[in-house]
Amino acid sequence: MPASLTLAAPAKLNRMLHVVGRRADGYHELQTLFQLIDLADTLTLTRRDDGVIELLTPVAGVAHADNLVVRAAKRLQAHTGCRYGASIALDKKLPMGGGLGGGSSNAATVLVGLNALWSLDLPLTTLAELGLALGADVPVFVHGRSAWAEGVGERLTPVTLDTPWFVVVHPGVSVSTPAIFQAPELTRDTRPISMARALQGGAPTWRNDCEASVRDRHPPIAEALDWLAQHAPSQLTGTGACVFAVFDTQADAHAVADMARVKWPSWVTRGINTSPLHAALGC
Ligand SMILES: C[C@](O)(CO)[C@H](O)COP(=O)(O)OP(=O)(O)OC[C@H]1O[C@@H](n2ccc(N)nc2=O)[C@H](O)[C@@H]1O
Ligand SMILES: Nc1ncnc2c1ncn2[C@@H]1O[C@H](COP(=O)(O)OP(=O)(O)OP(=O)(O)O)[C@@H](O)[C@H]1O
Repeated sequence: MPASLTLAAPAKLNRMLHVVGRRADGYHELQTLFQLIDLADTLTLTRRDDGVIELLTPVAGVAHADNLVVRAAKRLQAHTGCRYGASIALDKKLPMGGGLGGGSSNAATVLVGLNALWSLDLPLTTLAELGLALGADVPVFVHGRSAWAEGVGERLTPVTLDTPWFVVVHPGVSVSTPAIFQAPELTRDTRPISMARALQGGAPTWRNDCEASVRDRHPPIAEALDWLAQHAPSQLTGTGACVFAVFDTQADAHAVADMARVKWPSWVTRGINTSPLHAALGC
């Protein structure tokens, strides 16, 4: 194993998201389809012999100790008693708090990458368990497959989804995930459905139960959803802020993204079924 690895941390879209219950600890039971996309941050992990975990590229507004990159590395170190440390450089492309799972994916790439760099040989299931404490979206990125998810997002079944082109638009506001999950009007009683039924219904039946609350509280997100819907059915990812729509061709997606970009940061990206992180490490 080389002493340094440069690895991707891809984003996700929630193609559908149902809130099917609330647990005693306040967390919500979800049913969601996570699709990985080819939009990604890049992390360079370099092994150190002194045990120190250092993030070389601070993220504005996030203290060093709070950064999910640092927390993931320290958690892995504490769990294994490993004496190595790491210097980590993060090239951030994914918008923060956008519903694209950027922070969670960064944490997953650190767990999977350091597992290799430190020759720990932990199975992905153990890394996913360690990651779950850092965020509900970490396990799907640790496993590196588009997936049907239940529980808080940790009970995963890999799926092969179509891989269309997406336009992703950031409406320029930030959404508090806890505030949306605490919203009194949020519906929490969608009847659970089987994965087979969700997949059979396909995109025309997919919706996000958080959308109504997010629209009410964040008019710029409602505006972006309505603007995008003029071109193709639009949806919210996670609890936002980003919204997305599906296009058959790259050219159609670029045409709409070019128009969107006049007003909002926008990306064209393609769905993928396996993470480039796992392809790079052969796991
Ligand atoms: C909504 C999703 O984006 C779907 O992919 C994710 O489940 C959110 O994942 P995340 O941003 O990693 O969220 P976490 O950091 O785990 O949780 C933030 C807060 O959202 C609420 N929360 C989150 C996930 C969940 N299933 N139920 C919840 O009630 C909790 O108040 C929690 O304290
Ligand atoms: N490395 C990191 N990258 C991004 N955010 C981080 C990181 N470390 C800590 N955070 C904190 O986590 C918060 C959520 O970040 P993230 O980009 O994962 O949100 P998100 O895309 O909405 O994720 P999700 O879809 O999981 O809700 C940020 O607002 C930031 O305060």
